[in-house]
Formats: sequence, structure tokens, C-alpha cells
Amino acid sequence: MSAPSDLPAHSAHPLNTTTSAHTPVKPDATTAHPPPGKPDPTLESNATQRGLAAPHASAAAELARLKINLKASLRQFPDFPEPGILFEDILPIFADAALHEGLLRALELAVTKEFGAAGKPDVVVGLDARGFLFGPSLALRLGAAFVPVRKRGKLPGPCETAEYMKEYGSDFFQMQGDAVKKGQKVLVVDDIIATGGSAAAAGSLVKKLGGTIMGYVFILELDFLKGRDKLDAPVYTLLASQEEKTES
Ligand SMILES: O=P(O)(O)OC[C@H]1O[C@H](OP(=O)(O)OP(=O)(O)O)[C@H](O)[C@@H]1O
Ligand SMILES: Nc1ncnc2[nH]cnc12
Repeated sequence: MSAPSDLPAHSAHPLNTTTSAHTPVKPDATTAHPPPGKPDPTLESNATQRGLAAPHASAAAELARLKINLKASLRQFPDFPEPGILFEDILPIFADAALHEGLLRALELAVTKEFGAAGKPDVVVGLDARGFLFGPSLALRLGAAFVPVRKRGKLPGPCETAEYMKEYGSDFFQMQGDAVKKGQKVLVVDDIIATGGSAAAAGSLVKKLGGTIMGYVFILELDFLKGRDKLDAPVYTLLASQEEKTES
């Protein structure tokens, strides 16, 4: 049902000897990053903009190259937000215009490949808060509407509510009652699937509103938590991560 990422999980290595609990650790990058704001010529999307696209490069090759660049940019912070959690920081992607563009291109290619047979989604549903970083842009590229799932108390008007457990604690999600119309095809997107509690709660809200879930799309997956087992529609993860619980 799902399409596992084809990149190996990395192990985290401290970059320096500072002992702060929240010092980032970063995998050994295999690719040199361009400075922030400078387009990375290895990203086909930028090459295309400059008229340099390799005409014979397939979508699969482009996706594989984008994934390598994206993966190399991620950082990990041990013991955040609490002891025992190795926090995966996706924000470096958004701090670099070429990586940001590369993420959207990679997701567009992946969604078309993995979910294209089911047609175009009517709605992309993004989860509060990191699903908002790329959900609206992806929706635009796919020609779909964007609808947020928010933490409780943030949305006006009649709402549906679902309580859920996540890797660190419990919370409540809400959607506006008219945000998804009966029968609309919905793609649920978020940065990370850990225990799967957040995504499952979002899925339950979409179904309460009458939507049909085409699938779930994540940038990263903490494989060892088996979160995808909580989801009853196809799951696609762009980049693999943390196959086993890491001692920090
Ligand atoms: O699979 P799960 O165990 O449910 O965990 C995954 C969720 O946890 C994080 O969000 P968080 O609630 O920390 O909120 P934030 O996006 O506002 O930081 C992440 O962005 C996912 O939404
Ligand atoms: N380990 C983790 N890193 C970043 N976000 C998360 N959400 C749940 N678990 C997480």
C-alpha cells in the first residue's frame, strides 16, 4: 500500500564537542550546499529556470537527486523538546531558496507518481504547524484547495474536534465544519510522521466532514514508531529517518 523511501537512514554525528542538550547534530553531508539564497545548480528545477535542464533526465532521476540534497540539509537536536527525543529539524530546507524549491518539486513529482492514478486531489489538508510550511504551496502546484487542521481554539465557527497522542504528549486538532465537502478527494500532508497520532486524528476529522482520503504525504518518517500502521490510506514518505530509537 505504501511506497517506502529508497534512501538509507543516517546516523547522527555531533559536529562539535559542545555539550548543550540542544546542540544540533548533522549527518555527514555528501553534497556541498550552496550558500543560502544561491540557487543550487544540481537541482533540476533551478537548471530548468535557467534553460539548462538536462533534456533526457527522467522524473525518477530528478526526484532521486532532489532527495539527496534535501536529506543532506536536515539537522537533529538530541533531547528536544524533552529527554529521549531526537528532534528532526526540517527548517534548513526553508532557509535556502533552492532547497525550498527542490522540496516542492520533489513532492509534486512524488505525488504525481504515487497518487496520480487516483486523479488530482481536490484538497490538500496540512497539519498545524509545520504542515503549513509547504502544504499551501504544494496545493497550488497540484491545482487543489488548501485547508488547515489547527490546534484547538484557533479556528472560528463550528468545528469538529479530535484528541490524539503524539511522540511527546497529547493534544487536540480541529477543522472547520465546512472546510471539506462531501466526496472531495483529500491528500493529508505534514512534515513528520512519528507515532502517527497526529495524522490519524487529522484523517478522522477529514472523514467526519465527508472527505475521502487519497493518501498521506510526509517529508520524514520515524520508521521505528510504525506510525503508518495507524493510517488506513496509502502513505508516502519522501525521506527515511531514524529506523531505530536513538540513544541520546
Ligand atoms: O506522528 P506523531 O507522533 O503524531 O508526531 C508528528 C507530529 O508532531 C509534530 O508536530 P507538533 O505537534 O510537535 O507541533 P508543531 O508542528 O506545532 O511543532 C510534527 O510536526 C507532526 O505534526
Ligand atoms: N522526533 C521528532 N522530531 C521532530 N518532530 C517530531 N514530531 C514528533 N516527533 C518528532
